[in-house]
Amino acid sequence: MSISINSVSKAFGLYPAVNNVSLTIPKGDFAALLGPSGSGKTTLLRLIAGLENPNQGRILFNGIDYTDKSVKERKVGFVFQQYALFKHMTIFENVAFGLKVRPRKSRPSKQQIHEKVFELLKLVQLENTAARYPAQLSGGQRQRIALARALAVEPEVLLLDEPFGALDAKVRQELRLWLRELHQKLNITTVFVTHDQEEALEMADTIVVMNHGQIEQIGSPEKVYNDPANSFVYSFLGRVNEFRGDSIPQELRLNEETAGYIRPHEIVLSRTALDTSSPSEVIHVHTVGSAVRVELKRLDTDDILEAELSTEKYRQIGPLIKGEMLYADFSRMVIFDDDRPNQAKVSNKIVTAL
Ligand SMILES: Nc1ncnc2c1ncn2[C@@H]1O[C@H](COP(=O)(O)OP(=O)(O)OP(=O)(O)O)[C@@H](O)[C@H]1O
Repeated sequence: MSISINSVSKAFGLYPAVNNVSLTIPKGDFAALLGPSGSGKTTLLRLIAGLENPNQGRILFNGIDYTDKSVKERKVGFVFQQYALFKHMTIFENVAFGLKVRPRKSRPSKQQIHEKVFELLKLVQLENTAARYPAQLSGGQRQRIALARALAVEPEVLLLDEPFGALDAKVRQELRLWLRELHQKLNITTVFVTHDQEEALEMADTIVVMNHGQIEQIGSPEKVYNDPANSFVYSFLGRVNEFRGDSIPQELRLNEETAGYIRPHEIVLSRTALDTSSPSEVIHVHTVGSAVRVELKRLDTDDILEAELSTEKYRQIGPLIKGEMLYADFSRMVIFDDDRPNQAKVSNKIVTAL
């Protein structure tokens, strides 16, 4: 099912948790709602599920208005942290739950439920856990069962709120790949909430970047990362160095408030000075996986900044030690015109390089 959200707002008291949001998620899409804590992601997901009613706006599934329809009528499956597995039920009973509570007319037979549950347990690769209780599973296994339970009712929309939030990094990584593959297999329109940009970039077809109850940008991972609509999106999607005042080349400066941004891997370090480079002192060097992060102090402005080199590049230039002098080139610094004060927000990057 496609989902259309038209000018939807939801306030709690006077606080607008979701503020005039419009968004279309095509059928079969895998969309991430990404934003900092309190940006309205969960509220938007709950509005789609029918767990909250909007104060304003309409929510359509396949072009049909579902705004006033109940959760049950929406054919959504959800995995929300507060709806954890039922502790006192076996895994089989947990997955069967949604089918067993159906009204008698539409309830499958015992045999059909049995077959369906085992089909789902096979899908989530946990067939041998049917007789166990949730406490006897790992966190990652529990999340897979929660997903099987959500899928049991054959939803046309799947909603996931930080599905891997409480898991350790390695399990998270495995489940991301697994869920991505599962989505490819089932092709159910899926919306998931995350505050982890890496998770969104890695998994989603479409990323919806939210801030203060509003959408800052909608686009593919490639689009939002490489062509961010504004400084918020740029800063939120990855590590960034921010400069102000004299640290920004004169020709880029719109006014006193202008901020310049550059990602650590876009800073070019060399041992010889270029016209556009600034002398910088190495403060700290550490390796992170296949990259080397170098903390530097710009000697012309005293800014502390972070550069990132591939291990190959580091081998060419390094080894670097604390106190050493290098030249850092900031030609790829960007500024955004939404940083101009007292101006309506516009979503255009206006300068990309010196
Ligand atoms: N039931 C509620 N009553 C009052 N305020 C609420 C309620 N639910 C959410 N809010 C407020 O609405 C805002 C948005 O909350 P929401 O949970 O949607 O954000 P979020 O982006 O999902 O954040 P997080 O990543 O921390 O879960 C927050 O300021 C929150 O305090």
